[in-house]
Amino acid sequence: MGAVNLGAESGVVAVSYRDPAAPALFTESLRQTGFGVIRDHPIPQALVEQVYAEWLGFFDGEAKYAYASGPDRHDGFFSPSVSEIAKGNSKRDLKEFFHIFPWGRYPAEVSDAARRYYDLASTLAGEILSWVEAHTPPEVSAGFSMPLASMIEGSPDTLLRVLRYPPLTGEEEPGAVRAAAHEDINLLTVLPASNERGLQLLTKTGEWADVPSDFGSLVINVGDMLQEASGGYYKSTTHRVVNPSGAGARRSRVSLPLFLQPRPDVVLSERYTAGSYLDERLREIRGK
Ligand SMILES: O=C(O)CCC(=O)C(=O)O
Ligand SMILES: [Fe+2]
Repeated sequence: MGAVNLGAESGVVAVSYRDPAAPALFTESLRQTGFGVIRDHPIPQALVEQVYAEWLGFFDGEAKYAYASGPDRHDGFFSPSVSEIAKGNSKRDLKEFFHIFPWGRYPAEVSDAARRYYDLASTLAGEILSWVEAHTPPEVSAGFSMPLASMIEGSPDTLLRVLRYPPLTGEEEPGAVRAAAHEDINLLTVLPASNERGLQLLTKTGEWADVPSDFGSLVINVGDMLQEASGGYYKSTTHRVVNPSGAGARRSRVSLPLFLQPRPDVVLSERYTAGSYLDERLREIRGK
């Protein structure tokens, strides 16, 4: 892992959804840094903020425990005590979250806003995958078993994770962080800028840099499955969420990554289908 240099530039480019050059500029940013940022996109910010506010209330209450996930139950609520241990890490992340699948449980205590967000973000994700495909060299895209956007159509595995990082109490285990360095497993991740800072990526030169996340923009990053399907042309980029200091430490951070997972039967490469790839990776990261 690289030296911690918080002054490093991420190199991530923010594009306006309305710019005709957006598909090309965005895809170049993904290729160079593993991340891209989209402004002026069609997902209403009011909807994102409604989800943040309602779910903060949900996480603050007790009702969440009725939706507990289990070893063979990947929808529902994951408390901090069963939270993920990033691959190669020893401490649990300081976070709790709820996994929303199209087929899964959904709390009665919140409105359908997160479901509406899921649908809007999935539709936009299909468009973003088409941007990426259109700007991928033909010798690379020739290896895709089908158009990237088709891989996620109707997928039961695309997952919206509503994440809450609680305020820090000072009682945390030494070395535990909000989200330890990791890569995402899926094709792409679509993430509205959080209400609080903290998201960082590891640059090609091995330095940590803040991901530009102006409130209202969408952050998109490459996951392992796109790396696998593109034969390494796109790189799944390591990222993390650092602990805040000062006043920020007393505030919760909410975030809403949509992990675009192909249908399980989709062929990713000669070695893997999306299903076999996901199984292998989940075995590595499930809380031990
Ligand atoms: O909360 C964030 O900003 C990022 C979360 C993340 O990287 C993840 O859940 O995989
Ligand atoms: Fe991630």
